[in-house]
Amino acid sequence: MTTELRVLDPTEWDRWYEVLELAFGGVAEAPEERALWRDLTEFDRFMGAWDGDLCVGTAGAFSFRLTVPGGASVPAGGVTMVSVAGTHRRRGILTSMMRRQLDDLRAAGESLAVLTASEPEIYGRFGYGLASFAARATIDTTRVSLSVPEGTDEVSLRLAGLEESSPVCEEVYAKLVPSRPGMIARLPHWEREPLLDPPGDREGASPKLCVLAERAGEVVGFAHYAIKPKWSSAGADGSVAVHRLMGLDAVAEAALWRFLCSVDLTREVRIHSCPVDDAWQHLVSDVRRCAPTLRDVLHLRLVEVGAALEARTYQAPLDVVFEVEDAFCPWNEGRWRLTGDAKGATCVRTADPADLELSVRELGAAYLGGVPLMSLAAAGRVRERREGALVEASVAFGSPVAPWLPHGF
Ligand SMILES: CC(=O)SCCNC(=O)CCNC(=O)[C@H](O)C(C)(C)COP(=O)(O)OP(=O)(O)OC[C@H]1O[C@@H](n2cnc3c(N)ncnc32)[C@H](O)[C@@H]1OP(=O)(O)O
Repeated sequence: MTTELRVLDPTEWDRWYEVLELAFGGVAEAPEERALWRDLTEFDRFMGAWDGDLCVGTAGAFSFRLTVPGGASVPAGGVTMVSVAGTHRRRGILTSMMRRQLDDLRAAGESLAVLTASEPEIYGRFGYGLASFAARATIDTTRVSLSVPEGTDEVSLRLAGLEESSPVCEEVYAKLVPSRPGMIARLPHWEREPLLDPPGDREGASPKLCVLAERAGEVVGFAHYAIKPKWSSAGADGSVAVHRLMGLDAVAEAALWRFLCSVDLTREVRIHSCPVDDAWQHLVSDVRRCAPTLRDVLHLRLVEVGAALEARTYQAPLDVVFEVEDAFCPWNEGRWRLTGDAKGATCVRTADPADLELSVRELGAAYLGGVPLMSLAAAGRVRERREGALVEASVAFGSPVAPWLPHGF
């Protein structure tokens, strides 16, 4: 069998998308969701694998700009809609699409590739490292109280229609994108993503609702949430599902959390995804009772090691030589000297001896500052060859704000 990889033609999209849907279990998406994915498709960056007339593989890349430590917005290929037909699996079609895609990203001058994985195990072999996490939690509001900062009463809250409030919510979102590594600036049509029905347990729940936080007439935050009423013999037993909560300052966020934790006839607040350093953990009286758990979010690959390491800044001055292994993209292999600080960095080829040995996957994991190189070294995935280099690099790669992305793609 030979398969041919080619750029997706708009006339082929429906057939192509059906292959993807089937690979994910064959459940048809809501029409508005399907329409959004079609509008988001950048045809010249999406490909199909064809066995004769039969589409047997799908993959694409969005032209994202990703916030990196230091606040720069760096071009990054957003790898998406990857699938291989069940009849053609484990014959190397995914590998051939990853090959083509990374070569294309390199040719386009994108030094980073990112993805959210259906299964984290798939992408390490192609050099992706797990770079950011999200927290989930359930606040038992019958047992846990909230202590909010001074000034919270000065924030007023207003319920608003989801669509009607979308522009102001998008303004808040856009203001927050540069402040957290791992966030992605909106491309056209992405503003429709928050309007989609939330994934997960929707049965019996209200439609998605929006509450705006305002100060002096300005919108300073919003929450998208749904209420799921429930009654037991003991009375009201409902829950609030928080799909997104974003505030421009601590007080705006606290006002939104206080509102959600006091919705009548509910006894818990389910947080679907928030940064691992999210402030609610310090507002609640008993974080253990909220049972926070972690989930992987962004998997990141350095397409061009030198350019990628120069695109971010570093928490502390560093001068370190990395010996990089990269079997899938061998142009990255070898020794690189990275010097930098909070203002900028240079990363060039060197013949000097290595201070740290690692693969491109570990560099990807550490890149956004959410995974310490020391933690990877503790797992044997980074090897120190100059004493002190590991601490130096681990501190410098850190970020004061945990990386996070509120949505998959
Ligand atoms: C960014 C995104 O879009 S994530 C979405 C990914 N897509 C899905 O999960 C949909 C369902 N799954 C699929 O469509 C397919 O099984 C794919 C795309 C995951 C794999 O496609 P294939 O063409 O079978 O992969 P391919 O044959 O190139 O496999 C390459 C290697 O990865 C391994 N591999 C492939 N899929 C998986 C997996 N799900 N888990 C672990 N290892 C895997 C293979 O065993 C093979 O290993 P080897 O090189 O040691 O032999």
